Amino acid sequence: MNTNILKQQIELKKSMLCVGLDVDLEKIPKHLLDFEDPIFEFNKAIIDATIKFSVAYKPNLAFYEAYGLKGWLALEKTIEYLNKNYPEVFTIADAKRGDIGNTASRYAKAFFDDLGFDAVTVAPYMGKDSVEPFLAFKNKQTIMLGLTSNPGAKDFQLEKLSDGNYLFEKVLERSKSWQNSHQLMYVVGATKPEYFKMIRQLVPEAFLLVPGIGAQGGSLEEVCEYGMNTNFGLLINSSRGIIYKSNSLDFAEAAADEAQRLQLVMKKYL
Ligand SMILES: O=c1ccn([C@@H]2O[C@H](COP(=O)(O)O)[C@@H](O)[C@H]2O)c(=O)[nH]1
Repeated sequence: MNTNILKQQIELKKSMLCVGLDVDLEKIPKHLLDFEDPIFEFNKAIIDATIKFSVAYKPNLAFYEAYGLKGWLALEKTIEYLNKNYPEVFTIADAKRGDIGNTASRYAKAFFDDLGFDAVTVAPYMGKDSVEPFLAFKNKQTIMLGLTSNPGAKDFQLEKLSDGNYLFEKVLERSKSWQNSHQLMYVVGATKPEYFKMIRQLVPEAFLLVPGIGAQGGSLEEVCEYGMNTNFGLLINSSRGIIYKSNSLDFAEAAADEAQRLQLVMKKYL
């Protein structure tokens, strides 16, 4: 999918919400464990309940890989379900891949061609040749880690270089010269709102995927205030805050209520 459809969806739904599908069998309602594929049943119910308020879904691969083959099959069924029933929705494989070019091109094929995701997250530490194989796929987006939401972001990303810039600034700046860089988006944590202005100067046109509201304590209002651009420019993720709002029979309804609450805040800025 190109970003035009995403922009139309944001305008239509008055939402920049991305629902994170980070499924943990210990946290989902117990009655779902009786199904043959509880992960998929959970995802399907969450997707159907939140679709009115959300423009994107982001399964984090760790939560599927942790269950081996069963987890991978549930991931396949989830992306198939999204692509078949809601083709207008933007899908992100949060895989944070990064490897030599030859290997990176296999990752890109797996997520874009075989699974059919619209976007995949990548770690830029191995440089240009580890990211460009993803960018070679037309109509697909590559979401590069920019300034992450976790405390450890300060260990490398916020290291000051001799020219006075932060390492993450250099990474973002450099990435703009890569082939098909117009297909790049960037991960920026909601927990670091003070850097949004700087990031917007570096990548004014790009979409930012912003995790860190809800469970990690970032402010949705601050993200909207400082992170938007003239094309909206934001996908704001919440995973645990939505999908585990309730772990009883009403879990999907509770997720929808929380998604709507977030959407109503976003609507004020759209
Ligand atoms: O900087 C980053 C990059 C990725 N994530 C991922 O986003 C979600 C956040 O989940 P919450 O439950 O809403 O906290 C999760 O999949 C992370 O791995 C991030 O949090 N920060």
